[in-house]
Amino acid sequence: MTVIMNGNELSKKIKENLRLRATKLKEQNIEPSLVVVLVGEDPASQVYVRNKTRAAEQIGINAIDIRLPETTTEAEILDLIAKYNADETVHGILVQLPLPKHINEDRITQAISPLKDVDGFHPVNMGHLFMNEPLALPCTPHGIMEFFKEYNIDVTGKNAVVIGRSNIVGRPMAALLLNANATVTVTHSRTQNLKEIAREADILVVAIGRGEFVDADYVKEGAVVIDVGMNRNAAGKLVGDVDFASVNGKAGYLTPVPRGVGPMTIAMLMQQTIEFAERSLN
Ligand SMILES: Nc1nc2c(c(=O)[nH]1)N[C@@H](CN(C=O)c1ccc(C(=O)N[C@@H](CCC(=O)O)C(=O)O)cc1)CN2
Repeated sequence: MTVIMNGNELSKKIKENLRLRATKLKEQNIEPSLVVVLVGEDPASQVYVRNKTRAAEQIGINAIDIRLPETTTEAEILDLIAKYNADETVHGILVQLPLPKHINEDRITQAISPLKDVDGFHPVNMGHLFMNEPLALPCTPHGIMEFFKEYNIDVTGKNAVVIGRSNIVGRPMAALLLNANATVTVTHSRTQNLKEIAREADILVVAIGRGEFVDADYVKEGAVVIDVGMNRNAAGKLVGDVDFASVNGKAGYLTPVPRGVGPMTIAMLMQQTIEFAERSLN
């Protein structure tokens, strides 16, 4: 039997706790505040940003929702970031990715103060993660580690395979698993014998960006399978990188898409915003 890990339920529980922490902050005259910047009209990004501002509202975080046209220049975004870096009433800043092609994502990510980088993407925060002294973590891998906690999955000594090496998911996921004493293999589009490597995994994290790519042949009986994918199939249905129907029944644990990793990404963003606001008390 496969346990389906419910990201909606877990994220709800986390957000309820965050609401109490936000209330406590307000009692101490701190209004947790998060700047969310969306550049352009990407429909998926619009959904994610709407989910973020909605979650912030539910918790009692003041979301400053900034929508900019596709034609916005890099300099304009850098000016905006500089303004909010200097604003003491703002605790978190994020710029939704991907950005339009004419904007350098690395320059934007690096312009956000590491102390307001609620996405955990700044190289300073990546460095803290790799030193196992984290300040803010990339939200998707952070949310996946919360799943392990919730479902009592001890990764110590386990064979963990990460498919994908992006800065947002694959690399930080590998670091988090390593920090938690797993034996980690990172694979990617040029990996040879991917199926054979994946089949050895006790924990398989799939972030390859190809709809329903991983089927039961890639999965060891009883493995924990985490699906980070977010794709539309030919019928327009939202599907993950894992073929859910094929893997369900073989995996021990499996995250669905939707209602798996996605809501946890948002919950971790909210958590890090509250944590930064709490730090401002000291
Ligand atoms: N600045 C950032 N940009 C991006 C990040 C990020 O962490 N920070 N991650 C991804 C997208 N992402 C967060 O922004 C994200 C993706 C999906 C979901 C989510 O809740 N998905 C729902 C389904 C939504 C739908 O109906 O389409 C689910 O899985 O249930 C939240 C956040 C890239 N960019």
